[in-house]
Amino acid sequence: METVPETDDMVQTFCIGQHETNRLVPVTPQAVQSAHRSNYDMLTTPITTSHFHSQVLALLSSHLSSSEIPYRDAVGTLNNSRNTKVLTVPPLSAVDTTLTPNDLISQVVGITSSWIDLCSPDPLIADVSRQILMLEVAYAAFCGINYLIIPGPRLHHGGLHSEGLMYYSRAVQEALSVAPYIQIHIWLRMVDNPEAEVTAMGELAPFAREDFSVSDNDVPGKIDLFGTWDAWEIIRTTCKHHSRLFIALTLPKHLPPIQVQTRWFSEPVHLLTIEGAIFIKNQKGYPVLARAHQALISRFMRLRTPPWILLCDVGPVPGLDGDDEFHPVNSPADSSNFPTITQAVNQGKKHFDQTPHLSYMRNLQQRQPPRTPIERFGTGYQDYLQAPLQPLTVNLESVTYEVFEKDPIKYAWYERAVAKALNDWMEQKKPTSSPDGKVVVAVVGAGRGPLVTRALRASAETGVKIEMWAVEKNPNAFVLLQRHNDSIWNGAVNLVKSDMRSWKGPCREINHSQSKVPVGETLGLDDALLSTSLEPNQATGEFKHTPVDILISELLGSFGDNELSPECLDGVTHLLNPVHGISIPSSYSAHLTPIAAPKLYADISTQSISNSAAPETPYVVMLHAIDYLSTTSSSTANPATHMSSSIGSNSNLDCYPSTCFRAPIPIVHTAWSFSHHNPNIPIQSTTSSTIFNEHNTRQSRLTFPCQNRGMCHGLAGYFETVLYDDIELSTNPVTMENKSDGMISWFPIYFPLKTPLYIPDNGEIVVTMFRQTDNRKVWYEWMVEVFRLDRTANFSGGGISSPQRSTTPVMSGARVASPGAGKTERKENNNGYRRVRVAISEMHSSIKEGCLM
Ligand SMILES: C[S@@+](CC[C@H](N)C(=O)[O-])C[C@H]1O[C@@H](n2cnc3c(N)ncnc32)[C@H](O)[C@@H]1O
Repeated sequence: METVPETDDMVQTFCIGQHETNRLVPVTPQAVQSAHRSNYDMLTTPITTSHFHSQVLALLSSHLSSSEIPYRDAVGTLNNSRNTKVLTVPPLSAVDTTLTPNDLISQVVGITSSWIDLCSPDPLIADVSRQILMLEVAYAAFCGINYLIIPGPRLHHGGLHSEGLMYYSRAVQEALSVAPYIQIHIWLRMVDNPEAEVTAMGELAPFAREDFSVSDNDVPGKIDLFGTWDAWEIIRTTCKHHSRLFIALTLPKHLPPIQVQTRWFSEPVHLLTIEGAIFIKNQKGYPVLARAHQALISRFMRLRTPPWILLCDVGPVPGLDGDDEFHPVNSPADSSNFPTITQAVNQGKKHFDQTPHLSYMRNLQQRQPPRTPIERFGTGYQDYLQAPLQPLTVNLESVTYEVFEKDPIKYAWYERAVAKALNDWMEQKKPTSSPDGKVVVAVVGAGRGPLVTRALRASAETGVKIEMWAVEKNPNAFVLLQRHNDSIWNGAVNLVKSDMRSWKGPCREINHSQSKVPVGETLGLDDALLSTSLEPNQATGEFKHTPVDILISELLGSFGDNELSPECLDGVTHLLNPVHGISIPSSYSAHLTPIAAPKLYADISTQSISNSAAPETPYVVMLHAIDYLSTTSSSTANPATHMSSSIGSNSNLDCYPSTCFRAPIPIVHTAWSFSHHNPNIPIQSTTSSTIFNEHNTRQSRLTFPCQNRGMCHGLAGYFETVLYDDIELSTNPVTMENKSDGMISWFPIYFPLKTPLYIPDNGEIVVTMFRQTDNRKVWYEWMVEVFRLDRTANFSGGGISSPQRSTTPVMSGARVASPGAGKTERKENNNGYRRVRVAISEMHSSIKEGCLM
């Protein structure tokens, strides 16, 4: 059971800027004001002028013409002191830039020159480019620019691919240190398409000397869906997940497969750039976006930090570029009723929308679906790491219970479960444990009593009379139970202040058969006190403890058993009616799937500077900016199911056609389960304080196929529980919608990896997970192995075209446990694929897990 605060709904305003590839007029404060009047929030500006560009080109040309042709020295290197003549780019002068510090500079986004080539395989070009970048970054920082966009790396140079990426990454790292307050955005395409890397006039790339760009492999590059993501991964790794490093992502005209889109959702995309050319025309001739683009934008806008939008080359800002007249549009919200072109022409210039793309985006903003209750509930908590609760050892505060009690599903489902169990009890004519025929019901761990209220309600609904007991060890919550018994329950509840593991069960007087009232507990006496003060044959009469017919508990954590429900219920199960007793819940299971969670990784890395245990701690977290690494090929029917892993289902989205988003379904495997009652509980010693808990250890080994390459930062954990019969609760993204849609009590649990592991295309992740105990406490251990699946050369079997053949754990081939990190191990599968181990994590251990005492 975890907790989050409730927050009010918020209207998400899009922050929209305007960008021109060849901006001719300087971005002055007046220009920014014009942009504001037109309803733009910001403008981009180049840092340097075309004059500077020409100067560099002239300098470079003359340098190259006076340089020797590079030649290899005796040891075969091309880049050494004998064949490299340094070219130093001179500092900027007034004619090289139009940028000046001013009051409105905070609303200006600087763009560094796109004609440089930081990735050039020619070290001279890469170095000149680096110098230019540093000059621009330093000057932008001096002027007070807060946000910079650096055009992404050029990945293709003839037959060479990604060769200079390290130069690029190193330059970005340097830029981050040159400008200590600037947020840097790397401008990336969603996929790597070599044909999109066109070379414009004046670019430095063609200056690369042939000697450096020759490759043995001159095969033209192909579209690589994860190519730009790969480049980003290298850049941010080089920059050590720097907190000021973000992505500006270009929306392409044709969106890539959903797996590529979801990957970008998990990354720090702080700017979405939309070119005028990707707009289509509606029937009235106005620019609009295709539904797929609308859905993608809507999805991005629901992230904790929604990206800003940059409209690129959609026409000038009115009032700029010599067009001094500003003609406001009636209202952006009215823009769905765009006039036809003829109407617009007839209405004259005064009513002509000078910024139709912007009007459309403002209109799209108004049409965003309202936040669901779950989204509102979790606002501000997306990707926020919380320590799991330990209600056994720590007494919860009232406000924590209050948050639990807001769940619209959990308590209703418990009520249904109790009602069904009561009905079955009566229909099956089972004998009760109470002499007066009432079904004896106990809520153990009653908190402030919501399950007691629900059980009483279930009894009233079904007409099945119950004898109600409530056990709680939190002395503060117990005060409220007493108060509720007086004010709400009419004294109908027998209250016991005790750890359930030492409760002896309902206590009744046996000497006075006419007495129908169970004794003592309504006074709220401590059970330990009761059991000593109400011994048989005392003056008050003879007493005995009798069984419970229905035992209700809610001791579940985000991973099911992590709040020690098994251990607590073990201590009370012996009280259950041995023949007919019912435990609600009757069972629960823990579930896992590997995820990419770069934001969580960065947060935990920061925390680990002051807390070495940070990367070995499981966290409760509303997973949001994550990507499932192992998915089935089909997509969900519900557009929001991907999000629902973290924020619950989002059926509201169905009403908004523009938000159709079919996310891949994650493969989530069951790690283990617990059932109550459990016949294997050992009898605990009465003379020793040691608790025998071996029967509650678990271990499991789960295999997850991964079609696309990615980075595994950790494991997302969920639970499912069967309350009674077919009434179930689930946080598992695959089943939650069917089992308990709208439940908000639990966020997923996250088991981090200290060092993220790279997953190759056609890879497999194998997770080994333990639930351990030393009879005083319980903890988890987890490790991750990564395999590459290679098709075996001599495989002649037919029918298997992809290694994504199975979602069940693959146990074939006797893999040897942990031969050591980095050591490659090959095992043949019987289906034509060889598993090659490519990476292995260390064994992580949640050393601070729950104490049993
Ligand atoms: C997650 S809260 C649930 C409270 C309430 N039943 C509800 O659903 O809102 C778990 C409750 O169980 C209590 N609890 C945990 N372990 C217990 C134990 N061993 N004996 C008695 N109460 C326990 C905690 O103090 C807490 O009030």
